[in-house]
Amino acid sequence: MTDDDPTRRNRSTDDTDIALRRPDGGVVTGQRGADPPGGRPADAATTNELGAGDPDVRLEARSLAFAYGDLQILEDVSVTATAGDVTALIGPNGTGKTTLLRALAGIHEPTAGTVEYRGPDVPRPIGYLPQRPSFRPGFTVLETLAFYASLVGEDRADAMEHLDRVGLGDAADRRVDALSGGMTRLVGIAQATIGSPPVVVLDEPASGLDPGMSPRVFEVARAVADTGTAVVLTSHDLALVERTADEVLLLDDGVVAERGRPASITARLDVDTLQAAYEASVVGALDRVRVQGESA
Ligand SMILES: Nc1ncnc2c1ncn2[C@@H]1O[C@H](COP(=O)(O)OP(=O)(O)OP(=O)(O)O)[C@@H](O)[C@H]1O
Repeated sequence: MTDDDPTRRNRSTDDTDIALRRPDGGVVTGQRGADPPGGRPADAATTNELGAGDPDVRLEARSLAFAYGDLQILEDVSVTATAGDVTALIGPNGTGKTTLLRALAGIHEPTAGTVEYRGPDVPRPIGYLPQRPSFRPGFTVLETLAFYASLVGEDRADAMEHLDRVGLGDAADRRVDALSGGMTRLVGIAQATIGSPPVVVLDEPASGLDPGMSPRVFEVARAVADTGTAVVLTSHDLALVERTADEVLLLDDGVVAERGRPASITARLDVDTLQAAYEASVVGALDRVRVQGESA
């Protein structure tokens, strides 16, 4: 493939501008750090609890519980994903964030509670980046994305746009089994947004990425949300979460310990940063992973 390949159209040299397709087919352009359209209500600390009649809610989980066999992981967790918002799940290792995301994405059947998709009827309602994305070996990055694109009526050029957006355009011809861990994650993020699903669920999208790409990935998440998509992600990078998220849920020991806008949480706890809010909220030692259940 050469640089004048038609699949490389719309390649941007300015990484502050991110052109994206909305779930309804229109195109918008986002900018580094831009506020969501229309801004946010002054006090939306409990937005996620008030989603019942909100037409912008795309995904609503009510009173979820989940257990792996006898091992209870989540208890009475409610979360809404709202169009235009980045909702971030934070919390200690092993507290159930991935489990919750998988329930939201329809991969895990909750043991109690409901998950309701309330978005438009589209071929791909929910895009999902797993914590450890992997792709079938033997194909190039572009071939892989083009395959996923073909499933939802998009073409190779669209696949290339998704790839360019995550900064991986130059790896289009690289085999997926010859990518670094970080590059594989970026392909996974591109894959999750194919078809412009109304809900995009990203499990640790910035994990393992270099200090230049981590903020970029959060900018992509912000830009995707600004198209009217409901983005739900997990991350341990609390500075990036604080900068990017509209709504934060702090999961601790399988229950929601804090929820609200980052500024609402820090104000409520009378601290300056989300990191400080985390340290004030998490019950138990911060330097040890609490392992739920019996060890094998
Ligand atoms: N397939 C499984 N079978 C049994 N237990 C599991 C399984 N998957 C995860 N767990 C357990 O469920 C708990 C929650 O795991 P989960 O991956 O959801 O946590 P997390 O908050 O995403 O952690 P991290 O931040 O480390 O990614 C952990 O105690 C984990 O050991």
